[in-house]
Amino acid sequence: MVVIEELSKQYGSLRVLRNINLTMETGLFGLLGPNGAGKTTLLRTLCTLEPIERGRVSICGFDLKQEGHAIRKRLGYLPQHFQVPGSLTGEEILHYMATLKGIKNKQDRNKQVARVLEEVNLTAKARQKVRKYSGGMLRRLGIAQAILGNPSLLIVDEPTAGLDPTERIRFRTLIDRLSKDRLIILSTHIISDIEAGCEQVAVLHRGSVAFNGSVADLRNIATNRVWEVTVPFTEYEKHLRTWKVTASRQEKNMAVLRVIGDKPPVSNAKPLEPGMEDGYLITVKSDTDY
Ligand SMILES: Nc1ncnc2c1ncn2[C@@H]1O[C@H](COP(=O)(O)OP(=O)(O)OP(=O)(O)O)[C@@H](O)[C@H]1O
Repeated sequence: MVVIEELSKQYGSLRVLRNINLTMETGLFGLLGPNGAGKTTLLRTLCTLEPIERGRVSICGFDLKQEGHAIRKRLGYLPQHFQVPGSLTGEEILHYMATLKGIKNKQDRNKQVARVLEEVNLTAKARQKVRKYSGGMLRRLGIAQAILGNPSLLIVDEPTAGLDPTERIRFRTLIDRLSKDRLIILSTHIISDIEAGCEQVAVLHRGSVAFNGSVADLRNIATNRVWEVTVPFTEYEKHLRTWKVTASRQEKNMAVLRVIGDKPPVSNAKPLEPGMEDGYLITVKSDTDY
């Protein structure tokens, strides 16, 4: 559905995307990467909001450079910072967005707005002013506007940042459901959002694709590289400086550390089952990371 070939972009002298090659099929595609890795730039490029400098992108068989209009008709986008006027109701915003999307027939628009409100479970709050919405409701309204017109590609940029766990799970369930018959590209920093339902994951690091594969593949990168080490609490700070510690807890006067390393950091280190986060951290590691 989406084929990206040798895509590169720079802002001035800063190379933000470097020879990106990715193929995405129907389902949920997770995009991970540290701050500044280039995720938003990549997503904005797919949405035709950034010009293509080098490389080629095709979406639903259309060329992004030549046929942007055809692509926009098949695309829904929830930007990282979704902002709408608080004095309008959710329903008014959706009518406005539907008009912008070219749904001109009023009956058709009413039907579509009612359908998307239902889909994101906001029907009961449709006539409430948006300034009274919680963060989670606002994000669901963002999804509602993105699925107007039933797009086959939905692009969602860090939708769960700042949501409480209940709202996050609700949002995740919604995304899961919507991904059954379309491609959703989900960019996030929250590993569990991706672990839950993504068929495919890519990790962007400094503008390049550092990993592209399944959730299990990403987890497997950390096989035999995750250890549990128990040290006296007084030595905790010292080990933080020398080992790649990704988690720690205190037990009485001891510190129990989760450590990533190709070899056990001490002879009695206990091997641990790797998680996706371990695989991710190894993928984006640098001397200063963890
Ligand atoms: N319009 C712009 N002009 C100049 N530099 C930009 C512009 N937009 C982004 N950048 C820079 O490009 C790099 C990639 O930014 P981008 O927002 O794509 O990263 P990201 O992976 O989405 O980061 P985050 O996770 O923090 O949102 C950053 O160094 C950023 O400062």
